[in-house]
Amino acid sequence: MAGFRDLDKALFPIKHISAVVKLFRSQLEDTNEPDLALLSIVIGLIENQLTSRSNAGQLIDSPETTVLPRFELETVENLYRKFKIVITGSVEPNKTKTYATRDLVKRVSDVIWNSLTRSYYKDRAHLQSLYSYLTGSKLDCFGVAFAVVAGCQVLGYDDVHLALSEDHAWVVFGPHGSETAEVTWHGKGNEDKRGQEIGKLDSARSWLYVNNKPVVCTRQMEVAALVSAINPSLNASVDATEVALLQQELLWLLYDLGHLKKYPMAIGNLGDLEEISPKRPGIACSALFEEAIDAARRFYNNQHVYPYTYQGGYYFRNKKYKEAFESWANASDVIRLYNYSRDDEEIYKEFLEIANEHIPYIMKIESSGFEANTILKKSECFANLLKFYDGICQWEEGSATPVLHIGWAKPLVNTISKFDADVRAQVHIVCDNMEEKLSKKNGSIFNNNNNNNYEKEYQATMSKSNNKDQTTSHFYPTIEALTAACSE
Ligand SMILES: CC1(C)CN=C(N2CCN(c3ncnc4sc(CC(F)F)cc34)CC2)S1
Repeated sequence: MAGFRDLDKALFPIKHISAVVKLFRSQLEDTNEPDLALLSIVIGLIENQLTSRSNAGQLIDSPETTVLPRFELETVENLYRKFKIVITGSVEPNKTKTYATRDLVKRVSDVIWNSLTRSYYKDRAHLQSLYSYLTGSKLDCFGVAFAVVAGCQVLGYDDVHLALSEDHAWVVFGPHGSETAEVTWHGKGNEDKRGQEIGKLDSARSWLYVNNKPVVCTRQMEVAALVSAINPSLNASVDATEVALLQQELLWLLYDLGHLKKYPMAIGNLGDLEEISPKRPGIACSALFEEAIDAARRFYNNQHVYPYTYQGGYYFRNKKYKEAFESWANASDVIRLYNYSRDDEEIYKEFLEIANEHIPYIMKIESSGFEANTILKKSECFANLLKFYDGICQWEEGSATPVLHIGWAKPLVNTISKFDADVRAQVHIVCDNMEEKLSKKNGSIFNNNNNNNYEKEYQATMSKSNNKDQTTSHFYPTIEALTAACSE
């Protein structure tokens, strides 16, 4: 471990953001073991000082001139020493340079776990760093996992690394990171599974464990995780701009050093910051969202949803609704391969917001009649909408927990009925697997004879809304049938 070297101490007292970037750069470039405890304490100290008192409104223009309150070397050294004592006081260091064992990982997790405050609001902001742990004995779910990895680094186990899904964190260890272990809790009211292997149970098919395609971090990617976890929120609606600027500068440092190449969510975080306040003329935030998607496709077999919702959210905010529909259809194309489980609430809420807030909002705007180039005339928008809904239906299929309910069907029917019949007729649905899947479930809602009552019902629904008699040359699942089939 690089440790807290004299050249790092020389940067103190820290008065500017640029000094923090220099500290991170020297830790990242000079050694292959950047000191996770040191960097987490420094970042946590800055974040907590700048978001705890009313600091809003300070003029922020550049890393060099933005004045930070002085951060004294002594404060950091005392906390750093305290962490070392907490860890080495309870677990013997790895003198023989061997691989960590499950027992060792569990013991480090127990040290952190048993030293946390008995009960506190776990979802509060600013509970992710070792500063929070050492000064307030509070950590969030991610913070516990990070602290365990930092603790194992202090003990000299360089094989223990952070593994990240889109809503959970655990550790890998042993030869080639072949072993996995839970070290923290997940969600509310769930018994923690600390010490157990990952994804052996039914959770194997849940989005929470991303089909065993987590981001397995190097030490430098663990630094990227702590930087991504920086939370600039002063309160629900205001950010401390100097904290956001510091996070953006550090993410660019990590990006330039190549440490974000396999970390889609960190690239997405940088894209969100760049949309608000671009710092790099050559790289548009839209290019960053595409890069995150490419990384998820290349390194994680396209099993991650968030890269598409980062991109969809960007298009939505910038009124590029046709493109947003495509991103959201791609997100749905990922989730359909999973089985919905009770641990997947976060992504459920994401899809619910898209289906029942964002899409209805877009429909309202687009059907206000003032949109010359309305998406209601574009068949590929209709196609992507169907793909979006179909993915959610397939997500539900085979799951123990239902996804859809009437609250989904109303906005869904309302949305689809806004497209003109001639636009809908241009969409060719190839029911390669859907037909037999659906017919397997509850009698075919597709059949090739024309007395298909679903078909008549569908036509009736559609013709009522469009007052045009149309002859469709294709069969569609009626929305009720689709919803019924999905809610099996
Ligand atoms: C498109 C979105 C709704 C925007 N922000 C999103 N985030 C997803 C989660 N975020 C993350 N960003 C970097 N790394 C990680 S690791 C992790 C799981 C946790 F348990 F460790 C979450 C996460 C950042 C914010 S997804």
